[in-house]
Amino acid sequence: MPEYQQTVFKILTLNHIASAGLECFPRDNYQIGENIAQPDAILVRSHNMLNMDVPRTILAIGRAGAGTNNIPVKAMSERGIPVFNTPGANANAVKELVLAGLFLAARNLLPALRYVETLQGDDDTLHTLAEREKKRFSGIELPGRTLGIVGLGEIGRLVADAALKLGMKVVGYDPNITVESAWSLSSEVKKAQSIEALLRASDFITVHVPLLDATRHLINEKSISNMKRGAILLNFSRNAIVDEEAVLAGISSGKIKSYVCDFPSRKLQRHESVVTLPHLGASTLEAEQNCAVMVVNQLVDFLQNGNITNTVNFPNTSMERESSYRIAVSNENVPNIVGQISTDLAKAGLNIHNMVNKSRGEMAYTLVDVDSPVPLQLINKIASISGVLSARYVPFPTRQVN
Ligand SMILES: NC(=O)c1ccc[n+]([C@@H]2O[C@H](COP(=O)([O-])OP(=O)(O)OC[C@H]3O[C@@H](n4cnc5c(N)ncnc54)[C@H](O)[C@@H]3O)[C@@H](O)[C@H]2O)c1
Ligand SMILES: O=C(O)CC[C@@H](O)C(=O)O
Repeated sequence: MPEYQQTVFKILTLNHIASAGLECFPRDNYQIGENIAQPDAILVRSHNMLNMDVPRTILAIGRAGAGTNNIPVKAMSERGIPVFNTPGANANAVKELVLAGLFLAARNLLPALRYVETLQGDDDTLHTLAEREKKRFSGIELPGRTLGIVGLGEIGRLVADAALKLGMKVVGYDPNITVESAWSLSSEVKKAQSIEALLRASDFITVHVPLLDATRHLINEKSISNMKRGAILLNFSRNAIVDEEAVLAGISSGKIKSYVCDFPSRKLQRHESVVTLPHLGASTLEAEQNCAVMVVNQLVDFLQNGNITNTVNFPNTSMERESSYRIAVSNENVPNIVGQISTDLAKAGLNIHNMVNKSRGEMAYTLVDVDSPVPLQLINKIASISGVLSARYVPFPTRQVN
């Protein structure tokens, strides 16, 4: 019979994670810190993990946020490691900053502020100069203007709703919109048949898509040529979604009036028609707490029960705990893996109590509850099945010690 003992899970943090989230780890079973060796899981925000030697010991990565382009997701999938994120947990924070961006751009607030900061002299002089020069910063109002939203996910749909409430017309483009997003969208949001159609129709354009190969430089020289003259572009997604050189050329030619984004660069910094913020979209007390709490709860449920909720590479898979003896298997989505697992369990004389198998693209995930303890050799045997990426024993409430 294998030995079990109460053990701790070790969590390596690569960024500051809100304490409201860290407090969700059951105190006695978790060791958390930025210098943890041989971690069981990693918690991260924007830290770039792409060139990191990710420890072989980890079972999961938790991203307290939406974007996972800073994480080597493909390499983790090949190791059978789920990458969790927190859909929607910071969407309101981003929406509010996008609204701020719309107002900043529509009313030329940054150039106006910069101008006031240059003024010298007494109060009368400042007053005279302000009144004389304010025509340079005259803006436009939002009602009746068209906002084009590229990407109608968690953030895009909140932005759509808020813009409609401000009296704007909204046109959206999202070829992969989820059923849930589609249901939640107001019927007043007009569907663009293509990104070009959206760009042609919009006075303001805001992008809310993940950074993927397919979305890199989605806004480029060619797409900018479709914009209305004097369009205002907002990017609170990722810098590489917009071709910065093309935007600067668009500003020079007058095609783009101004660019508001969350990603500073040398070329954008101090440009009179550009507003750059220091990646502030998710930086609110509420969003940081929401993301941390959500990701920690998901990680705990995975580490202790093998359940998967909200990853970018695995299917959501959960099963009520009716047995103390659970096996969690990550595998390639190919035929006969479940058959081989069942055969191995039967040969070992283990009765299956309950089982779930889900797939998503090339990945699949299986939870099997059995009626009696599982020997470590059997876990190793399952792990060696061709197509199995990882196999883990998840007994409750303890876990096996090798
Ligand atoms: N600035 C910040 O601090 C901040 C905060 C949160 C998220 N983000 C960024 O915003 C992105 C979106 O966040 P979200 O929570 O709305 O994600 P989400 O996954 O809920 O929504 C993304 C949407 O983009 C759509 N999409 C994908 N490719 C597209 C394409 N080529 N054209 C049009 N639509 C496309 C998807 O179908 C999906 O509906 C994140 O991936 C992240 O990069 C930035
Ligand atoms: O953690 C952050 O501050 C940024 C998060 C944001 O870019 C996201 O993708 O959720």
